[in-house]
Amino acid sequence: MNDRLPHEKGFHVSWDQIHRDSRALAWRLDHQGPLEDGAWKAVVAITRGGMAPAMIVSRELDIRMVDTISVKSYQHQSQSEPVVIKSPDMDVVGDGTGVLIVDDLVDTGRTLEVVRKLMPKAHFATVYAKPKGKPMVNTYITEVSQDTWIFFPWDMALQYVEPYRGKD
Ligand SMILES: O=P(O)(O)OC[C@H]1O[C@H](OP(=O)(O)OP(=O)(O)O)[C@H](O)[C@@H]1O
Ligand code: HPA
Ligand SMILES: [Mg+2]
Repeated sequence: MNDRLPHEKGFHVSWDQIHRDSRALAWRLDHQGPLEDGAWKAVVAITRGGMAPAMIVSRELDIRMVDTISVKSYQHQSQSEPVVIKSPDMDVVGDGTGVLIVDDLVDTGRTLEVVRKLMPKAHFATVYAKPKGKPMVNTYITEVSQDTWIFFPWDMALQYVEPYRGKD
């Protein structure tokens, strides 16, 4: 029986881990684009969580054309209707052909659904994926269960932890 709340089943990701996993994502995407030699035209990071993986992917694949899209949907751990509050340069991204959309994770898939409406031909890549959102993503690295909350290094800090066998 698992009666823990989603955020209590945590998958804690360090900077080192997100760096390795984002590099693995870049490796998977290399030579898969529709341009000459399998190149990609541009990277669009979904802010804010997609920015760190997008920086690593664009560095590995030598993509200099990097833009952002901002979709707001979560307030802490509760979800509301997603809205685009900042779009990329549509003259550059067009219908999304040759564009890599990068995010840290897909959970329900609602964020990617909104972005896909804007750029239907883009390739969607996330570092982590939960089962519900998987159909929305073209490439991902690691799957975690739906009831797992992923904690990213930018939301955490090193702190003291009581030993299993305390003073009393
Ligand atoms: O698949 P979904 O259920 O839509 O959830 C995934 C999205 O939720 C988180 O972003 P959030 O909206 O919390 O904003 P942030 O990136 O600024 O933290 C995460 O970074 C994804 O973008
Ligand atoms: O598991 C998660 N972790 C961090 N942010 C999120 N946004 C949706 N799901 C998650
Ligand atoms: Mg996000």
